[in-house]
Amino acid sequence: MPDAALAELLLSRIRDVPDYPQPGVVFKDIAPLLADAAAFAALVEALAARVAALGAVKVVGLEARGFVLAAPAAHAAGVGFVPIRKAGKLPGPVHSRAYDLEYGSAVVEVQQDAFTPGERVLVVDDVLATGGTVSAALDLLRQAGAEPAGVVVLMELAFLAGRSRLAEHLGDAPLEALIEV
Ligand SMILES: O=P(O)(O)OC[C@H]1O[C@H](OP(=O)(O)OP(=O)(O)O)[C@H](O)[C@@H]1O
Ligand SMILES: Nc1ncnc2[nH]cnc12
Repeated sequence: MPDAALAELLLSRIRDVPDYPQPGVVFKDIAPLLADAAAFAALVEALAARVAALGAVKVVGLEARGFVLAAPAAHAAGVGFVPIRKAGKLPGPVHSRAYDLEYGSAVVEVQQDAFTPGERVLVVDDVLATGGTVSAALDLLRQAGAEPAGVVVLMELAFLAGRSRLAEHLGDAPLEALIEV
């Protein structure tokens, strides 16, 4: 499916929820997209294609909505999946990083043995807002020895300028958004 047609299909299945989870935030609800088999399949196919194109050998998903996209994309691309989770959810030695996002702050973690040294990994998430979450993820996966092959998000909220905040964390890795608003 051409990029523009895919973007139109995906955008048509994302619902704006004003003042959620706090006043002033317009929440991008992907539940209708996930519930639509054809739209979800097209999304997973597009993400899986980026795995091969960017030479990634694993897909990293960001809890929780990132998991819903990253795990099927990894499976479709025939590569492994690694979770980055909110603090306290992963057993064994972990690397941790605190960060701020559009409507709060959190700590994320990855298991220290998640990657072999230099392994190229693709980071997948649903929404890029301020960029805090993906910045923390990139720092974490480098700390764990992986090499970011790229970041792909379903939707970039360009007015929040996450892309510029991310630049120093990305290095040479590309940031791609299937939809930009
Ligand atoms: O660019 P940022 O400002 O960092 O915001 C983007 C992040 O915010 C949401 O995650 P959230 O922490 O709400 O978690 P969820 O997926 O568990 O709902 C979203 O899924 C992204 O990961
Ligand atoms: N406006 C928003 N909608 C959905 N997820 C988000 N994560 C951060 N900001 C968001």
